[in-house]
Amino acid sequence: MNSEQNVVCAKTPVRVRNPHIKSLSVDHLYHIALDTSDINKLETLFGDVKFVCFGGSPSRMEGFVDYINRELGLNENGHCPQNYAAGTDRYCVYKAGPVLSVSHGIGMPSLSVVFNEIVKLMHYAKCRDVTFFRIGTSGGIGVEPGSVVLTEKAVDGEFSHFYKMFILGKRVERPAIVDEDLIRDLEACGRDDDDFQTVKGTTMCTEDFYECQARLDGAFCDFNEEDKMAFMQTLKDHNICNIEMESLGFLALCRHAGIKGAVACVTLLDRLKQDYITVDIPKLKLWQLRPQMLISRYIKKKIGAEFG
Ligand SMILES: O=P(O)(O)O[C@H]1O[C@H](CO)[C@@H](O)[C@H]1O
Ligand SMILES: O=c1cc[nH]c(=O)[nH]1
Repeated sequence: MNSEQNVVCAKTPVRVRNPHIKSLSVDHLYHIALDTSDINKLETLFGDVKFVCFGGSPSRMEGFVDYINRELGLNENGHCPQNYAAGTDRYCVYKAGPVLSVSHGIGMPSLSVVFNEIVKLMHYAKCRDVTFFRIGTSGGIGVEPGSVVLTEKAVDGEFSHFYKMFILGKRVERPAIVDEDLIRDLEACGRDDDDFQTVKGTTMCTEDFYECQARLDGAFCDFNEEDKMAFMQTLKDHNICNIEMESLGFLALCRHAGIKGAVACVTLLDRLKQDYITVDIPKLKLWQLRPQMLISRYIKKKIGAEFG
């Protein structure tokens, strides 16, 4: 089956597109410190998961699980959330009712590793109708800092919407296709009385935070302010609203796995005006909550409508 034939269907169990998996006596999900030696336990612990929310930083994803617990009226005793991946310091995995909160680190290689293991976890736990979200931060292009951008198209540094990998010495390209219905539903979770705007737009996904994002303040830079601003204009010409480092791989992997997925990122600065992130920590924490709020509203609506 090629990737174009891999139609996303919300009513199917989470599949693993690997025939070799069946022959493993125990599958070690090495980077999240879980394994299949007691597969029933995985089903008991994770079988009810419907939403997996990924974000770069472990502490943000720990904060998110607290937030979603409060929003869903769970964990009223205020217990510390359990990190199911505590056996490793690579990633964290927390759970609040039907929501898994997972850190992915920085960049597509880091995201891809935990994505593989979470898809397998969902498969072994016999989860169904699962939706994945990336809840992140980004640099805006001509967008008011603190805005939330819903990615309606993800492109790489050459404006291609294909996520490229090298497998057995060959270049493999997988398209990042956005689920338009999901984006529309998320957009509808924005409210008139929100103190921030939610916009849809194209996201540029880069391999690096500094040179690849046209920053003049990295350790390396072979271009000047004029070159940078010419590139920023090119980004505007391509309707790019924000830049981050995982959306392309995330959406392509969702598509390849047959899982509905969307990316919502807050913008921390306007790259037309500055390179350095100057927002103070309390404000950063508030802004980081904004995409979480949208996703939480979506989850609550869905739980009410479909799973309630
Ligand atoms: O805030 P997160 O989710 O980590 O996302 C963004 O922030 C990191 C760079 O600072 C990159 O991972 C980028 O994609
Ligand atoms: O400018 C930014 C801000 C957050 N994350 C990025 O990748 N770039």
